[in-house]
Amino acid sequence: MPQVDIVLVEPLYEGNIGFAARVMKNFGFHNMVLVNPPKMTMEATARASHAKDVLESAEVLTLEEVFRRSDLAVATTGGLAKSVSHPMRMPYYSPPELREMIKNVDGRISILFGRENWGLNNEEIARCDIVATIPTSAEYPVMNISHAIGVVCYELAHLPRGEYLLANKVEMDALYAHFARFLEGISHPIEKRETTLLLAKRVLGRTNLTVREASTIHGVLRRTEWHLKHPGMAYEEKSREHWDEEE
Ligand SMILES: C[S@@+](CC[C@H](N)C(=O)[O-])C[C@H]1O[C@@H](n2cnc3c(N)ncnc32)[C@H](O)[C@@H]1O
Repeated sequence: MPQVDIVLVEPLYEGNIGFAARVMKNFGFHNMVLVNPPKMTMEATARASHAKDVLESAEVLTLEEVFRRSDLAVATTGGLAKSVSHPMRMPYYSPPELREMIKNVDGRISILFGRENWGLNNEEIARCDIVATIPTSAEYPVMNISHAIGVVCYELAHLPRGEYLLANKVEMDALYAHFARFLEGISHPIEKRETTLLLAKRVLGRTNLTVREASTIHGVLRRTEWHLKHPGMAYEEKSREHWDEEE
């Protein structure tokens, strides 16, 4: 079963943090991560009620630390209408679709919830592998953060034991860096490179690559690069490096 971390990014109100802890525990989730939280007093504890333990064991991390240790990062947003026209054009998944996507994987999945006043910014969303949104009424789509956490936790409760170990963020970043070098190597038009790279990240990010699959893609890129440099020659096994060991 993957480890699911509920990450509150710069929450403003301690009451919401307390309610979030409570609803997490209602559905069996205990790993709360807080990025730059406000000072907490008795209010958060009162709102957490019998989930004080979730609150007390919450980790305080930077967003960088969250990304670095995650195997998969999921951004949540209620601002679907606003973001759909953004050039990133990331597809959005509902909580049941998210469950389908992650139900067979193992590793650490961080689900990010944004600030009460303006959510997650575009850069934070772009760094995530998957974007999830809860389909709500168009009349008033944005939910209270703790309610949104409740819906996501309800949907992801009792995930089965994951079979596949995901490539982690460090491994995926190495793959994206390799893809960037590859684009350079094939003289991909410089003005299109950033968008192509972003597109590759979006596609590879949401496919939940396993360690072995990421390694195989490295191997294919490496072979192609080698053949471009040495046309007509057989691939030299000794040029293989760490990344395609498992190919
Ligand atoms: C009060 S909302 C932020 C509102 C902000 N004005 C915006 O447009 O993003 C706080 C957080 O709750 C979560 N949230 C609210 N409504 C949601 C929805 N319909 N689907 C998924 N997450 C939602 C998101 O993580 C959001 O960043």
